[in-house]
Amino acid sequence: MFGNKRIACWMSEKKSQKVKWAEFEQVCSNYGYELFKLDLEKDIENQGPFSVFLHKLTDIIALANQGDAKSKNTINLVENYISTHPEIIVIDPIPNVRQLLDRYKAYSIIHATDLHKHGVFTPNFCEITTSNNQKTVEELNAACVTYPFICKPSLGHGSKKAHEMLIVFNEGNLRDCKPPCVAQAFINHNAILYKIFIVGDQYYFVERPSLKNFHASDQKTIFFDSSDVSKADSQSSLSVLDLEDEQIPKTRPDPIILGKIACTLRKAFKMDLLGVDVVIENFTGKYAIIDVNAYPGYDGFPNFYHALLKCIVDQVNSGINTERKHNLKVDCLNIIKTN
Ligand SMILES: Nc1ncnc2c1ncn2[C@@H]1O[C@H](COP(=O)(O)OP(=O)(O)OP(=O)(O)O)[C@@H](O)[C@H]1O
Ligand SMILES: O=P(O)(O)O[C@H]1[C@H](O)[C@@H](O)[C@H](OP(=O)(O)O)[C@@H](OP(=O)(O)O)[C@H]1O
Ligand SMILES: [Mg+2]
Repeated sequence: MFGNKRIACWMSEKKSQKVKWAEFEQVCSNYGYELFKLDLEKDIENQGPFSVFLHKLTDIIALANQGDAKSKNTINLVENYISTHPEIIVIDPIPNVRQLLDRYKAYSIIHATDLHKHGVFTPNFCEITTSNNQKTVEELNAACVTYPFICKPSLGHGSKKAHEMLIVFNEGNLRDCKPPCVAQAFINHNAILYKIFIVGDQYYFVERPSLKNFHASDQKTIFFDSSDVSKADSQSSLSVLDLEDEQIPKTRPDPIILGKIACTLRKAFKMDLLGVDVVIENFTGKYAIIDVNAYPGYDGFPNFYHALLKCIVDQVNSGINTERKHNLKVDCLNIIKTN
């Protein structure tokens, strides 16, 4: 019935549980595609042919990078299969996803774009690779990372540990940082974050809770789990503004700037499924990109499965390889309109 219009999908059990499979299958079918879950425990060839491979393999790639033999084998099998079937559209290409597993690499890619022309920046950042505090002080100074800073594990995705963070307020507590990690200057933004969700040439943004304002002081390091802070229903005590900060005027995000960020980062990372976390700095009104995620949750994205299928069909119809496609794309993405 579908010929080779088949979409193979793989994601972790955790993510799979959040998918509305019946609805997703129906939307695929409306576009003339059959959707099936690829079983990576079984021979891939026997489950083919398929024309599209949609995946979130971040957990497995992260485990493979840490030396886990089973995960290494799985990724090898997937990569070999893809290389012997170059006609398959992979969303997103594995080498491109890999870049996002390393926060330092991801921030460096953002920093190298021309977004600064639009009042957009990545907060100053550097890697912390040693427990030698003197060396760390030098690295922080060289990169102009001031206090307080957020210390994030270098691994950006794919394990619970990737989301264990700290806010460091002074040099005296540098020992709390456990390398390998990235120090990123803390940007005061009145506890409001914007998540830009990108699906091919479409994007949408939602407002989320975030961390309150902090200032350099002699206070102890704050340890937190990032997954408790900026989900739609998060109610972290770290998000409650100090009384004096409640008066700071709220800046409305400019959809044109958010669109410019979406378009630029889609090209820079050469990926179709991206989440970008942005905060607007108090008083300067500048936009700080603090995090980029592969295949995010899309919580709040209207008609996500339709957008995804449109993205898939666009890729299939473009008839040229993914690498070139992102360079050829027009200069802006389309914001998803709600009624
Ligand atoms: N440089 C920063 N300045 C101010 N607040 C920040 C900064 N970086 C992160 N935060 C806050 O910390 C939270 C977690 O940071 P980040 O998004 O980097 O973590 P994460 O583990 O990659 O999260 P996720 O993958 O769920 O998006 C953000 O949602 C934001 O509230
Ligand atoms: O959609 P937002 O609110 O941005 O949140 C996503 C995070 O940004 C991702 O980092 C999560 O994936 P990982 O757990 O693989 O890092 C991702 O987990 P998911 O794969 O379970 O959706 C989401 O929690
Ligand atoms: Mg984030």
